[in-house]
Amino acid sequence: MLSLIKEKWNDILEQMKIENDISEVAFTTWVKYFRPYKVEGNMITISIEKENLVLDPSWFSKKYRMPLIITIAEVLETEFDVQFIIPDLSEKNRISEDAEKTDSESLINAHLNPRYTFETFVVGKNNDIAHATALAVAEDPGIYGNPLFIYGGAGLGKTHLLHSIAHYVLGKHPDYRIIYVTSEEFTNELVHSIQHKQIENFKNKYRNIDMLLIDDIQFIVNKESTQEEFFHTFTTLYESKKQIVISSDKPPKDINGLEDRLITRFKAGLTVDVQPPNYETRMAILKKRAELDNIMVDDESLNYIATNIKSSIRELEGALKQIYNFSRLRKKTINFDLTKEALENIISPEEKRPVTCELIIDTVAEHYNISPDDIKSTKRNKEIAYPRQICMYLCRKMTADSLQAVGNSLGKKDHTTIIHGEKKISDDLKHDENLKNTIDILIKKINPPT
Ligand SMILES: Nc1ncnc2c1ncn2[C@@H]1O[C@H](COP(=O)(O)OP(=O)(O)OP(=O)(O)O)[C@@H](O)[C@H]1O
Repeated sequence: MLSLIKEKWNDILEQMKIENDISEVAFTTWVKYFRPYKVEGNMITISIEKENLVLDPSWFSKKYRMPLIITIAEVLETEFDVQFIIPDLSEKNRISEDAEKTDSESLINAHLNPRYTFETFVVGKNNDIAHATALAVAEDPGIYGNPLFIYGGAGLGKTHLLHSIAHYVLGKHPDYRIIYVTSEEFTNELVHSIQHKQIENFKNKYRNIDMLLIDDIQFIVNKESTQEEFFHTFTTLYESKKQIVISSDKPPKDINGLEDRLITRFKAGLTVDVQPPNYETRMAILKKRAELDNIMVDDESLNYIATNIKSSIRELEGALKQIYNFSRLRKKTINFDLTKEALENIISPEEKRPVTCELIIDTVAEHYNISPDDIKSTKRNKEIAYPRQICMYLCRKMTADSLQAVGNSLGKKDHTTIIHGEKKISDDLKHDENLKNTIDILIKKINPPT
């Protein structure tokens, strides 16, 4: 039986693709790697023979089991069930989780979330430029723009875009050696390799690849050895025209504690941002998520979530999971009443977060990687004095507080200091495009758009 299945296998995959409208990207990224491995009774075991990628068989099962069962029945006129296995997965996992990572290549291409692809990424005004640029970079790695720097607030899709680029490139070039890593993991690995005298392995691993995607670069601030090593990794890859993609919560120039030579190099490529989504995009994201997870949910409930959760897509998805879980436990279908009850602790619709000087100070401090106490202090160095003046400007613009009240919030500053700070930023805004951009971002962080 196995040989018959093998003989018909390409027809089966092609037919499944057509009947189920499977996109070319999904087909070349995943489906073409499906191979019939063995047949026992009516169970066909399918091995996903894609090198160097750690994936979850249950994801494939959810997405492709039914279409395959139906197509196999159509082509072979016999009913089979199917299950997926990933060869060597256990071996790879064991190595990657092993504290003694001696095989430095074992992590190549690991950690990619199969759900984070361009196909599942919903495009709206908030992220269209980031999406189009990421796709163009994935089409022409190392050529279109290098490095690509993606920044934006928490849970707005940066990691999703990084993984999408990797999947897309691997779909076209399965032999490419791609590393996706967070800057924290990069740091930990570096420390580990120094401790275990394996620094050469570390260098070889990161400098002999086709593409490096490094997430949340802001975590390497003030870590000198990591920055030093990253700089050399960056330069080696860049000079051999290998694509580097970086994500961060803020634009390069705002990352305090990052060496100038890195900032300059980041700025030399393409920089794009992801913003919080507007209502329509939030609805589209929720609908897509519900469809992918097979959750039946009415529009009124989706509208309730999209109207009340605005700043993070992760939170939008969390709300959907919460109502799904609630409906399963209660054994009820999802409707508006159930949704409201399920989200009682997450959403309090009447309360819009009030904009206060404290909130502004916290947000600005977080943005510049300094502490709120620094802002309220009398320190005069530029890294602190300038964000403090931004606070003065924003407190005057976004709250109704008097000069004296703003001064008090900022550590008992005199009202003339506040007037001076506000004016300085207003004047700078007239000619400084970067500052304008930063102020826009801060305003959105403080008061996410509806
Ligand atoms: N445009 C989008 N379309 C569909 N899903 C999205 C989109 N943007 C984000 N998501 C989803 O929202 C969740 C959070 O996204 P992601 O982890 O990429 O955010 P992030 O910007 O990297 O956050 P952080 O800065 O906290 O790491 C993920 O499940 C992701 O799939």
